[in-house]
Amino acid sequence: MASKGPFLAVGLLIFLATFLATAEFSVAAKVPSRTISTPFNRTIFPSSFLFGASTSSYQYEGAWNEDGKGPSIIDTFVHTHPEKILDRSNGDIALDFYHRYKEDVKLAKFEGLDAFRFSIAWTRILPKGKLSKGVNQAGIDHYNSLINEIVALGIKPLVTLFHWDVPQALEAEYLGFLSPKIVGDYTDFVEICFKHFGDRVKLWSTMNEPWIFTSTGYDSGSLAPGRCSAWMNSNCSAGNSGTEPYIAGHNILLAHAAAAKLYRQKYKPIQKGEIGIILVSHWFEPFSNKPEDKRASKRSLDFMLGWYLHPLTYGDYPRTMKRLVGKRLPKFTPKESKLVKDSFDFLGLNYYTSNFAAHLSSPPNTVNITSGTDNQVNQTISRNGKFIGDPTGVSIFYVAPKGLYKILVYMKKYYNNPPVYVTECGMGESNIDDVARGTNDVQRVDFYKRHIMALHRSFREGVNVKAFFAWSFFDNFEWGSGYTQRFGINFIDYKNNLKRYPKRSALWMKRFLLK
Ligand SMILES: N=C(Cc1ccccc1)N[C@@H]1O[C@H](CO[C@@H]2OC[C@@H](O)[C@H](O)[C@H]2O)[C@@H](O)[C@H](O)[C@H]1O
Repeated sequence: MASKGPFLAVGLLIFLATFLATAEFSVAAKVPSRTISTPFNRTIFPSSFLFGASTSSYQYEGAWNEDGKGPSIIDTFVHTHPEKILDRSNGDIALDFYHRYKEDVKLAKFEGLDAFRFSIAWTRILPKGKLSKGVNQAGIDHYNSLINEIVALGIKPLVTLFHWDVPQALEAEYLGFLSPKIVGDYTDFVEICFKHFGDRVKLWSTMNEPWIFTSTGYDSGSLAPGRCSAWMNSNCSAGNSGTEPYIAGHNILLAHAAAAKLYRQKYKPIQKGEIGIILVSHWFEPFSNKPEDKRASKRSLDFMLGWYLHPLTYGDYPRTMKRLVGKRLPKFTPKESKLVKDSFDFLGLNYYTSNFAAHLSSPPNTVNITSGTDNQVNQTISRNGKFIGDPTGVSIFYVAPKGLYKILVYMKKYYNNPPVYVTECGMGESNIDDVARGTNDVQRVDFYKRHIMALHRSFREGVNVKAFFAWSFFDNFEWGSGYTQRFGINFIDYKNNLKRYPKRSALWMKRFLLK
């Protein structure tokens, strides 16, 4: 499906020219901006600071079975469980980024992005997940072409090596991340990427959000591989919500560490890149000043951020997790602990929102056990009738920029101030189909202004933050919400050949990024 290149470009430019001309007035007139003494643009950050936008293979590419690509667990999941996706959609076509990436990265350049984050689909490179079952040259050719387009425009690629799309063949053979066998197959996959793309890719993330992958894939069963305990009544064929999230999480850490060791020993000396891992966490505000609620806030951070960041920094799980999860939490051998500790050059943080945290005095259910209640915290979006921030079109996300500042300062204080790339931050609207309405995303402009201000405050206070990536470059397949939620700074017209339109927020970003 070829894009309508020249006509689209001309149309786009006319549209943008009008928009840009009015953008200053309309944004100023409509967005409740704050009086800022110094100009609010990228110059308040060091020139080396990277601003970008993030994407992922399954949510963008489409071409789910083209050019030799093998099925991932997400392909299997959405085809067998359409009922688990709000609009019963899937990513078979998605945004057709697989065919339209050349135009799309040009739009990223037009909008002034320094960096572009995307993920490599494991099964485009190894269709059956294993090196021994064959390498797909067409997959290597595709990502070489994408990387070449990005680099030729002077944009830095940040490549995620795993954004939840486990090869179906490995799930079938040994249940994917539930088996330590995946460490070897994953390492073989990432080595192919380092070898073929590492001369141009200098920012690697081994994983995206292990916390979401384990909680949705193995606790609630709401996303692939869709495993959970029978009592969850989530139509899971198998699973154990009390143990499997921790087993999968443990193997993710081991696979990450093996990949980092390989890169640092064999490729980094020559390619001079950096390797990290991307975690997600909310900020958790104590529900009250009571000591037990302050402890509940810390426990919430332990169970969401510390689950992964504690082993990565100190070589073991947080004490609160070991105490509350007990025998269900895997143990690191001394060798594993050494491998995982300090196994990153940078940390990616995905931040969306904050919650209140209140201690739950009653211990969790000891019959129907789920990792989701092990922290013994009641996490809420409101306190005494007041929401933690402005509502958005996504019921679980409220606008809470101070939480971004607080979690960055928290990481500085408790995790040795690691180099941090904010690799996802954004808000969603729901059920918007109209181009005019969808591109007039005034709230998103305010969202980014306020979160970049919060980021800058953390930077001024010594947080080692190096980058900020919007989620997302385009509206896309938003997992369980399908295409009903829009997070893009650029609009996709799903009713008209997936036509792309910059939103007000993209044009604001373009002006903010002017050098
Ligand atoms: N899934 C998430 C968002 C999230 C974070 C913490 C707790 C719950 C949900 N993580 C990132 O957010 C992005 C936005 O995720 C949306 O968040 C709201 C949900 O209703 C929606 O289904 C989900 O796609 C995803 O598209 C990225 O692939 C993913 O890296």
